[in-house]
Amino acid sequence: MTAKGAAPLSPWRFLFRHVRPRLLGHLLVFAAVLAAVLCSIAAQFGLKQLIDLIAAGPGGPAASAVWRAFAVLCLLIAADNLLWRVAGYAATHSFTATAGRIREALFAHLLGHSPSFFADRLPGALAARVSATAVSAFGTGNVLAWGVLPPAAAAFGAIIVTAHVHLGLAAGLAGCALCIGLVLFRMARRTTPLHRLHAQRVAALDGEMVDVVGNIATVRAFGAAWREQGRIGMAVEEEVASHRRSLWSMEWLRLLHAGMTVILVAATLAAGLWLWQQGRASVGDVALLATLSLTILNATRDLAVGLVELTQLSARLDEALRALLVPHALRDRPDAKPLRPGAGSIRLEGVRFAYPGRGTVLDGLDLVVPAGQKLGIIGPSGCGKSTLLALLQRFHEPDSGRILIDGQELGAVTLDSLHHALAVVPQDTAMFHRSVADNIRYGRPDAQMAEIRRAAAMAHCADMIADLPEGFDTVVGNRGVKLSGGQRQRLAIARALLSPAPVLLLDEATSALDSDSERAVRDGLEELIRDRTVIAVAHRLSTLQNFDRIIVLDRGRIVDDGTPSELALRHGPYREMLQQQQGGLVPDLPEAA
Ligand SMILES: Nc1ncnc2c1ncn2[C@@H]1O[C@H](COP(=O)(O)OP(=O)(O)OP(=O)(O)O)[C@@H](O)[C@H]1O
Repeated sequence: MTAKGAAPLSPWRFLFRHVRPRLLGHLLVFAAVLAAVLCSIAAQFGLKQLIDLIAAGPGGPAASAVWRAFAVLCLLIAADNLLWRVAGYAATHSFTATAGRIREALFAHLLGHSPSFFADRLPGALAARVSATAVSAFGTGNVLAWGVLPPAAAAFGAIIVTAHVHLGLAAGLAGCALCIGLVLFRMARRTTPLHRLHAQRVAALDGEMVDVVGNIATVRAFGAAWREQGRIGMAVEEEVASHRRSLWSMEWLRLLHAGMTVILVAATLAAGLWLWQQGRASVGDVALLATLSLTILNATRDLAVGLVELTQLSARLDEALRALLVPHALRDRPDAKPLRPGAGSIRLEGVRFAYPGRGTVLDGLDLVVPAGQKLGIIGPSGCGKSTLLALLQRFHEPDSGRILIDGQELGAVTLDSLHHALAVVPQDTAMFHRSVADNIRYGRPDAQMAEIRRAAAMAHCADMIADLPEGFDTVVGNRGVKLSGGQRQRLAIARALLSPAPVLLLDEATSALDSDSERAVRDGLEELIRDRTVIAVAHRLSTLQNFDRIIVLDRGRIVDDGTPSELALRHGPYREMLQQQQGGLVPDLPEAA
């Protein structure tokens, strides 16, 4: 993979890095192809020898010489065919393994990105690019092995054999082939931006389609299928236009090449006939020149096609790598150490944060949460509550100030160890397209089924799971679409219950529950928060009624701080929210003197 933080790799260096672990397998492919092509050229020479022996007539050379030449020719043809199969077998192993390795490595790199990377990009386009890179890498190996090396070797071998007939003719052919190759290669390179543009359009189109399919309920709800079709239609038109331009550039190159090779072959044949007229070439030599010039014709044509394909693949790889191998914005510092497990105290010192290009969200926040404290955060929408939870998970880095868990600064510990210390019930409790049991087990992969059942019971989802067609084995659908929002939240609570993390972050963990379900889940939550440090964002104050402390955030600052009963007894945002949510149940305060 890229050195984290380094500039994106060139496609060729990237490929070589992933080929290296299977270098022998790849070399075997290329060596077998090379040997097969040389056998095929040698077979043409063997045929010339046989023709010359036969042309001398039955009374000429000994019959044994003819049969010997015949046997050599047969051996060369057999070796040629066998070597292709050896190359094919080696390629099936090496090329597929390398493509798989690349897919895995890119996916691993993708998972290392911070959430802000994904916020700016379409997931479908990213997945499409991972696949496009693996497919392009596989294609590059194939084109090199079957499309570039054989014609290059064939042209080279044919020129060497031609030298046996006439040195000057061979030198002329070599010069012409080199010129053709160089001209075509330079022209092919100039078409790179066209292929890259096409790759970008394909990825963007894939991303758009996945985005629409992922939001199909909204599309239907607004009767917007035709509108989306129109949008995709326009994107398809752009993709088709860029594809056409990319293919056209190849066709022009092929046309140019066709003209050059026809002239080249005609000239070689004419030279052969002239040499024969002068008595300086045998019948076999003329036959050899005919087949060799055809070999060169086919070889330079195949080479041109192969080189252009290679240019296309390299452009596609380049485009995908530029999009994927963006250095990770958040990564472990070189001196990062695993978080030393503690009781889970949290401290924020002068934390200031703004999203890029946006106004300040947290404005010099100071906060100390002793281990085991249950802290609720409330405040108006957009005041920075979820952002605070995101900073605690180190999804973003504060612009200034520091955050410490158990006395250790977040930036100084490894991300993995930090995330093991945190259990999270997020606002958006999307599930994986896996079974209910697997979704709960995500909190602790080694959890036994009995523990999963217990967690489900504590989160009050056992009955709901029992009602599902296959119980714990029911697959919950894309992002958990087959469950209600409340059911998903209960599963998310069960998942967090399994995690042994000392710090629990709850982001509106009960927002999707109706009052009855919330009451039912509250027992589960009580269990969940026991013996842990808890920071919970909630709009519904009933969730926080048993908490030790509540802070009120407004415009990135703490504007009130106290126990729920203290806050209920003084004028302020908490009391206002309480009055809104509980109406007449909140007693009036005595008028201030
Ligand atoms: N990824 C992001 N990029 C840019 N701005 C963001 C991003 N996420 C949130 N914001 C902005 O930061 C501000 C704080 O958002 P945040 O989600 O923390 O608010 P909140 O208090 O949790 O709101 P709510 O109660 O509605 O969930 C908002 O103005 C929001 O538009």
